[in-house]
Amino acid sequence: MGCNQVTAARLSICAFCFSLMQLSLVLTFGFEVQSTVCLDDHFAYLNSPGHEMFYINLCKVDRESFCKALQFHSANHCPIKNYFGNNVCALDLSTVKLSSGAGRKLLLNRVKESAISPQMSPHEGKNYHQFTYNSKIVGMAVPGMFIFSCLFLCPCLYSRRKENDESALQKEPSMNSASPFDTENILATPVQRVPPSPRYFTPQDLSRQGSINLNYSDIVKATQNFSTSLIIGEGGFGTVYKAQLQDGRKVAIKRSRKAYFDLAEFESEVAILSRIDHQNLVKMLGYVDRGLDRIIITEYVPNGTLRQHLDGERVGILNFNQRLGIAIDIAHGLTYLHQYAEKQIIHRDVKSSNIFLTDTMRAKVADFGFARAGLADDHSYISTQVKGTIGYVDPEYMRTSRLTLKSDVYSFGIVLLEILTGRRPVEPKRAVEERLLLRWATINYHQGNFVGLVDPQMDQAIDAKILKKMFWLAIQCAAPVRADRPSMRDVGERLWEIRMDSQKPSQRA
Ligand SMILES: Nc1ncnc2c1ncn2[C@@H]1O[C@H](COP(=O)(O)OP(=O)(O)OP(=O)(O)O)[C@@H](O)[C@H]1O
Repeated sequence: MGCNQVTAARLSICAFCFSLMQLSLVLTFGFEVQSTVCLDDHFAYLNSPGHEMFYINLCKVDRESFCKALQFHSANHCPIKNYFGNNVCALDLSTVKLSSGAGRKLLLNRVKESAISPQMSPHEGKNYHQFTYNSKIVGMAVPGMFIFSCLFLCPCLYSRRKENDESALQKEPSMNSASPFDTENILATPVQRVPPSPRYFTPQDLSRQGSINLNYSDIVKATQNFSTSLIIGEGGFGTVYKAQLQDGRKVAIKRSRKAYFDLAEFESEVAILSRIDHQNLVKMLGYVDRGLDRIIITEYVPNGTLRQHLDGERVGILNFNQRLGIAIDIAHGLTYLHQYAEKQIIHRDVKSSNIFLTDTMRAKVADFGFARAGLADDHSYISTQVKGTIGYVDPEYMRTSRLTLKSDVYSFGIVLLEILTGRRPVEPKRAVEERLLLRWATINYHQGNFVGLVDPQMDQAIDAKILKKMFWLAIQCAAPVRADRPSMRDVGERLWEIRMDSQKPSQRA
């Protein structure tokens, strides 16, 4: 436990300590101090003329990171209300960036970690002992006493940060596990399996038909020297080109500059992609790591993303059967990752813009940049940084930093709501009660207004009983507590049943 991670009990002690300090700072220096708690994060803002300081869980951060974290909590249902959100960050849901493209991914803890003030000592990001405001304050006896006593009283100030949160693989406490840490599995995470700096890579262990072995010059040729005319997309980590190989096959080539692509993420994506082979998951065909470039070659999926279709950016509006089929495909892809891949894999970034569609409207889950592998069973979790996209991140994962298979189920629930309503998870321009898709859908569901939730573009009469089942499934998937969420396998089966029901003559529109 450290700056980024505090338990609820400790959080309240931290808040208490902060109140003591607040009192002393106000009395002694005339500091304006505001603090609040959102989920497991304690936010504090200190202001004296010409001096502003921002703290998250007692770690000093810069304004941008502070505001990003506030925005994140605000977008994920934690009411910031009249706290510093409005006056310090000009916080308003309408300012939360949620449009497609780069910038939507949220690396909450990374933000926090990278935001440790440069004026702090190298140890400050790790130990609460470094909790000092500035040199003026240190010499002052009265607040110093308060702070000093807090340092001793507050258990959270003593807790050292976990050596390596990313790799700590633990069992749920409820599993009565004799060995909470499984080092075998830690070592089996994808990063360890990737050969160091390979030039060429073919997933030979899969002996997958059609895997290719390209070198850098083949890629330069196929992309016409990375011609801008072949660009089909820009992601948070690089540019994607459509290319045709000499044998006529069309592929997508994702080129990232090393400076922008985290090595661990690249290796994770490659290692995970190389192990999977399922019709509802985008296939990796090879990769090249050369000079400043990291390049992943995947199958080309020709018909855009689910989000583009829901936004009406593609020809034709998806009908109900197509939407149901897409939901089933996604459920199958995720079930494979969760249950049938060599190691259980959590995707961690399931969202409508990561679902690609084929010409026949079959869905494929893409973008494994944040995926994690190595879970021992359905009940285990990985303690790791919170990563994902605003609006899709499992609130329990956000609160505890514990990633489980059910984190993907939550994101899938949000995607299912998108499929049914056409709306995005957060739409800042709507009336307040409609801004958060999950809340709006849940309220309407409980009022029995299923039909009113359906995407108006669909212009199709759908049996209310079928709609009720689908919305209920989506709401269950996005339950706040992971124990209440079904497994992806159950979700797939229930969607199949719904499809069977919808095809019965009496249910047809
Ligand atoms: N295999 C593919 N087939 C067809 N189009 C693709 C493929 N891969 C990527 N694209 C296109 O390129 C765009 C960018 O993809 P990429 O996975 O790099 O980023 P992203 O998922 O949109 O963003 P981020 O990585 O920030 O989440 C996609 O939205 C899609 O339009």
